[in-house]
Amino acid sequence: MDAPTRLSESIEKEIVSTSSGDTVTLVWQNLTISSQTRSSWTTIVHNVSGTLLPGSLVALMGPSGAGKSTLMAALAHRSSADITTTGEIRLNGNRTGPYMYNISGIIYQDELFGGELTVGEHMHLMANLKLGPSMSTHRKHVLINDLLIQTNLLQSYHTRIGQVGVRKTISGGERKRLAFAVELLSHPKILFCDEPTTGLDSYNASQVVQMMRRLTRSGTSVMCTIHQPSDELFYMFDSVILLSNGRTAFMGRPHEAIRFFDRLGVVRPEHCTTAEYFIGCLSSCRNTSNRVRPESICDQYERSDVYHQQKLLISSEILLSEYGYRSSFETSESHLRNNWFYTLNCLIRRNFLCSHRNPQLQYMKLAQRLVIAILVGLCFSSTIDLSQSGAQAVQGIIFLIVSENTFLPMYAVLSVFPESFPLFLRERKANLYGTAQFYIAQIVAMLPFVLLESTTFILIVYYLAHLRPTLLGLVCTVAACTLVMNVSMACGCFFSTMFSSVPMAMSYLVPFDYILMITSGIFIRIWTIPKVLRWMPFISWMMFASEAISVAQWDGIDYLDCEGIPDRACLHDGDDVLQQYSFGRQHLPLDFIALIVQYFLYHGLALLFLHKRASKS
Ligand SMILES: Nc1ncnc2c1ncn2[C@@H]1O[C@H](COP(=O)(O)OP(=O)(O)OP(=O)(O)O)[C@@H](O)[C@H]1O
Repeated sequence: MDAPTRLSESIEKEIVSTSSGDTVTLVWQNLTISSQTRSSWTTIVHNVSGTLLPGSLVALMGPSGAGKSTLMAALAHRSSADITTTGEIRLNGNRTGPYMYNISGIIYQDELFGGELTVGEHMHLMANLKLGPSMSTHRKHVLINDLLIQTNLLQSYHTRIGQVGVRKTISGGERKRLAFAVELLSHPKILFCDEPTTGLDSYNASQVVQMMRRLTRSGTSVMCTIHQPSDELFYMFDSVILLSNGRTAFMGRPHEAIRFFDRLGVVRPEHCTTAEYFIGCLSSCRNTSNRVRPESICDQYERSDVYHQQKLLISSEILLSEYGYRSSFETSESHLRNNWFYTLNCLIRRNFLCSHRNPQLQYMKLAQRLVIAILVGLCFSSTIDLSQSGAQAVQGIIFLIVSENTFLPMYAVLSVFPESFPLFLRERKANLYGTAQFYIAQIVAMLPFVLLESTTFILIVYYLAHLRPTLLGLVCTVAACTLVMNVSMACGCFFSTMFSSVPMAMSYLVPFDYILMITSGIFIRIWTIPKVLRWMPFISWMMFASEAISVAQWDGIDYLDCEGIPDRACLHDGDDVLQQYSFGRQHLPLDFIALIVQYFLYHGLALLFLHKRASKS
């Protein structure tokens, strides 16, 4: 078959009609996509070419594992870090780059939302993140209302989104439509949708395809992967791309596809839809009854007229854009993100909303702390006095206070980052915010409750146990406890960002607990630790906190009762008690400085690990 040397009339018309205005044309040529594992490369998509014309609705179809999602992610410039692409992808002649986040939207197969928010709150948050402060609140409100009407979601404005499998509130169809509404906020010129109809009944699936069809009328191009649509839906697409084992088996109009397959001599089974017929032909395992193997279909496509027309179309598009017939747009990365603090503020508000929506858990934690505080306080209420056993009781309660403010908060935050990582990764990839904004917003949102918890706990224990009734004693103890709780949370965040799952983080945190306890200063004198392990106290805040609180309790106490105890074994005053534990009152400022340094150190490391993990994903 000779290759055509000029474009068919219909394609020429298409090019002319789209060669002006604020539209975009996406072309990809000789595209090969590979993934890198530890030792080898696997090619997922082999040397494919194609076009996505303005205002067209394109279906990307093929058997499972054919490479549809991989190809779509590459076209949308959203491939994961282990994916390498060779070949060309051009948008109006420009090589694609991070600017694609501004120009295109993507709807993933599994939508991720902050499930505690309502539909309206989620839309407002995303409008703020995507559109920034330059658009007025009123205009955003009008736009959101308009989009919710278009996606038939206005009645769900105040309904909580919920989480699939946890507390589902809006339906699967509504979740898909919400994902559409969010992407439409920024008027994308191209919308990529990964299996938008999967899991929906035929009515909802049809609604989604109709919605995509309506979108194309305003010039937006839509490409979606779709599994076995009904014939009614299939013919709603302008063009279909069929993939088989990473190769293009066909690209063109639906009726051309039927003609192409019929000419191959494939037997079409009765009672099967057109899409089922194609997928059956392209599945290696399912087309044994047919004479034509999937590889042969791809070979025949590459020799077909339709293929050569496509190749000409791609070359013409590249030429048109090079001669300036395609509108240009902002491709620099500098203009992609909003004001740093504005975005941070949006994220903090989202986190506050989410945590306040579920106050039961917070109240439970507070109640648990109150019970422990009352129990500890009452147990020690008649033990603290200026005697030898009183000194032992004070050091005992200091250990309990420090431990209580260490282990609970440290373990409580372990799940924070593994749980929020998928949503963070997706929103970060969409360039809505950076790692630091996300991390800081998480910490700030936790802060008020943490402060309330630690202060309430220490005040109750302090009062009930009759610890030293001086302002310095109280202030130092409250300040040290608050810092301990914050450092513990920072360390928990560090472990939480270092590992991808809570059990993994937990298995490394347990041995770390022993370092904390051994170096707390209560069980062993620090200077007796072997030289090779002398670094241990420097990563343990329990020692610094115990020393600070001990100094606050014993500084200036010049008498302790030694009745019935040999003079050598007796602690005569506060200094003796401090010496007994190798503590020194001159260390007090250093203790606080060390706690503050550790706070920033653990948070800094956590941020670094989170950034590294996100960049690698
Ligand atoms: N990052 C990756 N690393 C390694 N292999 C990958 C990666 N992404 C995809 N693959 C592999 O590439 C192949 C194609 O995957 P892809 O998700 O693109 O298929 P698909 O056609 O969208 O399938 P489905 O219809 O089932 O979603 C699969 O075998 C998959 O395991």
